[in-house]
Amino acid sequence: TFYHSPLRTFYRRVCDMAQKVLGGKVCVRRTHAYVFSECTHGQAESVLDTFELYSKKHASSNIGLEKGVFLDEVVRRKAPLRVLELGMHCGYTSVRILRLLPNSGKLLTVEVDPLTAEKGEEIIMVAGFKSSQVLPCSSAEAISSLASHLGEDCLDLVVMDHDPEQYLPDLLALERENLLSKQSVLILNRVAEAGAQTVLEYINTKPNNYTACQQVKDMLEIHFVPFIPLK
Ligand SMILES: C[S@@+](CC[C@H](N)C(=O)[O-])C[C@H]1O[C@@H](n2cnc3c(N)ncnc32)[C@H](O)[C@@H]1O
Repeated sequence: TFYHSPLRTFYRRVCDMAQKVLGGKVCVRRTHAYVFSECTHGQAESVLDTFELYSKKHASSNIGLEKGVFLDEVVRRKAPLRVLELGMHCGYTSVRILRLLPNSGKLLTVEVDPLTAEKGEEIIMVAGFKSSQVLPCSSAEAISSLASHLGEDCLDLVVMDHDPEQYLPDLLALERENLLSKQSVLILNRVAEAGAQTVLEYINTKPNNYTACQQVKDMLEIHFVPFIPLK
């Protein structure tokens, strides 16, 4: 019958795609309102599922399930204690990270747009987390004030999904501020974009400092290995 046929699956996909195209531009208020009202409060998995449901029919800027699962694997493997996220948006990636952090782990997440920062922070709380700190400022401002948040600690994981043009200046600022250690892992989203490519060119010039590891879609994992000159 049509109900169970591949034709129906195809028809549904076409309808979903059409709806998504007609869904227009990414809207922070609409994303927030949908997730807030449709998810089960206090349950991180429900918050993530609700984001994914929303993304099926509306334009959205979250990293999505496939790259989300890739990031999960990195977070599980690294068990990072200090995480910096640049570009929080409505908090999808933040919630993915927070639900896998060790007990003493801490997420600092940065969002330049004040309304988005407010809405994203609310979603993080809806998911049941209080342990994150949202910095409502630009990545450059956040990095210059990070030492006051981290004390002597370095960052174990940095996730960049803000403005690809800022990736390289921000990476250089993290280096200058001595916020990376040889355990640090860097995740770059949207690596195909021109700004992100300048990071790849930069790390290629420093093979003793950085290693590009695995990639899923346009998300890349990079390991930071500080160069210790031989005496
Ligand atoms: C693609 S979205 C991030 C999506 C997020 N990773 C997720 O999965 O939900 C990019 C966000 O970065 C923010 N942004 C852009 N430039 C920024 C900057 N220089 N500093 C901090 N946030 C920035 C934008 O306002 C936007 O909310």
